[in-house]
Amino acid sequence: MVKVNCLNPIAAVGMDLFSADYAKTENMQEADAVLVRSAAMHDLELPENLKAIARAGAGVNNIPLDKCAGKGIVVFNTPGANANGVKELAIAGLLLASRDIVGGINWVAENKADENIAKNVEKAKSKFAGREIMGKKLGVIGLGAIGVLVANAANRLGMKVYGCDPYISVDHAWNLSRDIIHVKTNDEIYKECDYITVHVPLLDETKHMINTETISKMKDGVVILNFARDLLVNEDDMGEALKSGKVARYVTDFPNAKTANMEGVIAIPHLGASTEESEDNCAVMAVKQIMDYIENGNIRNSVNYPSCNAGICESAGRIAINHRNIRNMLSQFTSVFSGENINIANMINKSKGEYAYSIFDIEIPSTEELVNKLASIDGVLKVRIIK
Ligand SMILES: NC(=O)C1=CN([C@@H]2O[C@H](COP(=O)(O)OP(=O)(O)OC[C@H]3O[C@@H](n4cnc5c(N)ncnc54)[C@H](O)[C@@H]3O)[C@@H](O)[C@H]2O)C=CC1
Ligand SMILES: O=C(O)C(=O)COP(=O)(O)O
Repeated sequence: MVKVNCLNPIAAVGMDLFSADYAKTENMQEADAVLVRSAAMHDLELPENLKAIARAGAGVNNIPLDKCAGKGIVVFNTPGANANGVKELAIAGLLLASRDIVGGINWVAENKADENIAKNVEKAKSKFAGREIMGKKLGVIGLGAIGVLVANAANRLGMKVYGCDPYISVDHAWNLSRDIIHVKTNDEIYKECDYITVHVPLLDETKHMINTETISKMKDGVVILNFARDLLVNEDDMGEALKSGKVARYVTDFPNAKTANMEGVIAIPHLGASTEESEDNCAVMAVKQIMDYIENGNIRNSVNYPSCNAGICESAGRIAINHRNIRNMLSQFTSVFSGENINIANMINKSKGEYAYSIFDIEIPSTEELVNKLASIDGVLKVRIIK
């Protein structure tokens, strides 16, 4: 029985895909696989038996990727599965920052007992007047699954859109409207744009990328939107910029103790991916990836191990090995098989950074003895009998 632990609630449409060979456990310490959304995993003890973690979502900064890789635990995410949900909220953010919709709604709530509210609305409304986004310049930093959708949608709403992503993938470039002005540096976005929206992962290089220095390069009265992660923005610097009026509004899906208390901040409680559709898409993708890994050893959309697809095993046995990407690993593996007089029918070896993964299809069913011999090789992190 394969034991699955959910650290966050995962949509039923995904969980229902698990066959009778899988059982849910409340105890992570006995899990073969973990499903997670935003729960922080950095301080959790990772059980020896754990084989895979699937993040039903995009951002993986809540998971200790390297520690997992070092223990032979493959971490998956679900690229693009919640991108439309975030895009729609980011467009809402553009509008919320441009028209005082929140102020206006609050005014109605405060005056709901007023019998003359219908008449008084017409007097009060001038306080909540705003501006339109059509014709304004939007800068999109990070043209991945979400950034591309935001750029294209804003373009269709009549904005002049600039995009920057030094590492843009070919697929995302194909999906980007030809109207988007592709700039090579964020500085061009800072200089030109009335609205700036950030859609990059939180990494050492992107942490605090919005700070006093970068804000100083922006237009006076710029609107900044952050639907990615709070730490992309230095909140003390943002506080100063909001006070001085350099930044007119900061829209964030990641309020923290500081930004939640700042004037000029429009804070949303991390709702980007909280839609029925995104939750379903993420759950289905995460569960399918876990099942393919557990049942066939295949890796799709991992963030710490290479992609590897050996299909369904058609020979008598299959062994999967998570190992370090160092010299002589393959020759040591093949000599274990040849020492046992076992023919290798098929093999795949892939690497990603410091880690590698190999699948061997062999002409006898795999044995514990083989596993032990392979596991004793220096640099091997996990060995698994698939068949
Ligand atoms: N508010 C919410 O509920 C959600 C937030 N997110 C956040 O949004 C982020 C982006 O999500 P996706 O678009 O799905 O990921 P993605 O991986 O498809 O796109 C990220 C893009 O950022 C680019 N990038 C990386 N470093 C960069 C840099 N220094 N400058 C410019 N571009 C850079 C990459 O090349 C990639 O194209 C996630 O990492 C996550 O933190 C994602 C989903 C939901
Ligand atoms: O996918 C992401 O990166 C998100 O931020 C969504 O987080 P959630 O699954 O809503 O906790």
